[in-house]
Amino acid sequence: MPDDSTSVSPLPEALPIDIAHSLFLAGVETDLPSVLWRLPNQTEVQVLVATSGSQTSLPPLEGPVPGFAFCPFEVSEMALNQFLPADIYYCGKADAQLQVNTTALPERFWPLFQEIAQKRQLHPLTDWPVHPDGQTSQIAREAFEETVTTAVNAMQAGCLEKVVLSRTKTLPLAKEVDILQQFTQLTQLYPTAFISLVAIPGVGTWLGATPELLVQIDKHKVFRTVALAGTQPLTDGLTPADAIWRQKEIEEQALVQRYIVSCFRHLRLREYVEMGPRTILAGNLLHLRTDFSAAMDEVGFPKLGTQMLQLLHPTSAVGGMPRAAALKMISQLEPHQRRYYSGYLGPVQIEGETNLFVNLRCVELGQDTVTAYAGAGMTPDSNPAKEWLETELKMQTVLRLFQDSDS
Ligand SMILES: C=C(O[C@H]1C=CC=C(C(=O)O)[C@@H]1O)C(=O)O
Repeated sequence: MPDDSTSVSPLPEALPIDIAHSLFLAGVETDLPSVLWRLPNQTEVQVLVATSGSQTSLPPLEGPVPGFAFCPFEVSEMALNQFLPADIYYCGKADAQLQVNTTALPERFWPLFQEIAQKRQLHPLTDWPVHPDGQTSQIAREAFEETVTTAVNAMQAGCLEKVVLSRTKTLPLAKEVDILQQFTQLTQLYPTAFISLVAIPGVGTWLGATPELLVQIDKHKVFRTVALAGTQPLTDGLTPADAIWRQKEIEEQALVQRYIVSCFRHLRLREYVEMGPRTILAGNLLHLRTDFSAAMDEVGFPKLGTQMLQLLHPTSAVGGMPRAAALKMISQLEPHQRRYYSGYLGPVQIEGETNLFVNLRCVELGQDTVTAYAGAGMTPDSNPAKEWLETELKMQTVLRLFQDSDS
């Protein structure tokens, strides 16, 4: 955080996790953009409330402005980039201080926060921001499989190599649903995922558990990204080390890998480290992942994170190859707007690090509905029924929590 703007507020006697939840709840209830997140392989839940509202352009990822980015698959009037400045930030661990970089707060905010925190129990939210256009459209199984066939035919005719087609599924939301409880369950179920709950007035509320890193800049200024693709369910008795991959998935992931290498080449950067691919576990699914890294100062690219973000998004893990043809096919074949699904999100220069993830395995909340989004990489060898099943399995990552509480 910048030194000149940080002040510290007294905290109520409450557990760090309850303080984090209470700040988030007080933010949402006073109509402020608010976000809760948990980084992969960490235990602390972090929270940010943007009292100055959200901005539609991102600052450089290398600093100095701290905040949280929430960006769509494709920027449009109905889905703009969102950057939430870290006006209030708290990292939910013992001895952490509450960082308040603002005096412009609704009068109700601190009393409400104190009241919620002192109750030391979850205070269910009954109202959260929803997208102004309401629920996005759904596609029936038959129609989805037809779009896969159309895409496969185009690829077999040589029009493109890969396209990621997605779909949505909407369920009614049980009246007594407690979104913070769902967030907590995701943190417990998926320790290696990036877990997030983003609520922005006029934009919507999204909950997710994504396995895909897009851009990381760590405290030592090391840039990292990954090529993640290829999916198979983790079946009984199988470990990631035993997984056998078909040619289709190997090629699908190799395309993403080559795409990342082409971005480094575009910048004329040769001194990066590439490791993989290896099999990783994401919930109940296995994927192939190649890790890339580069020490930004050593390779002479102090702004590598910002430069690579511009080149990478949308990667062929969510778009396809060649990119322009794939994006055109997505807009022709998908009946829904992706909004923030397959966009990216995460903290920027928080505690000296930037961690952006692709917004996958996520749901968007309506007032009384929950909509899951998921896609699958199509290649000339895709089988429509299998691709439907793959999107179903991906949706279950988060949707299973809502189905349990609904039944
Ligand atoms: C597009 C999604 O996943 C991507 C990431 C990993 C594996 C993928 C695949 O096997 O198709 C996708 O490229 C999604 O989860 O909606």
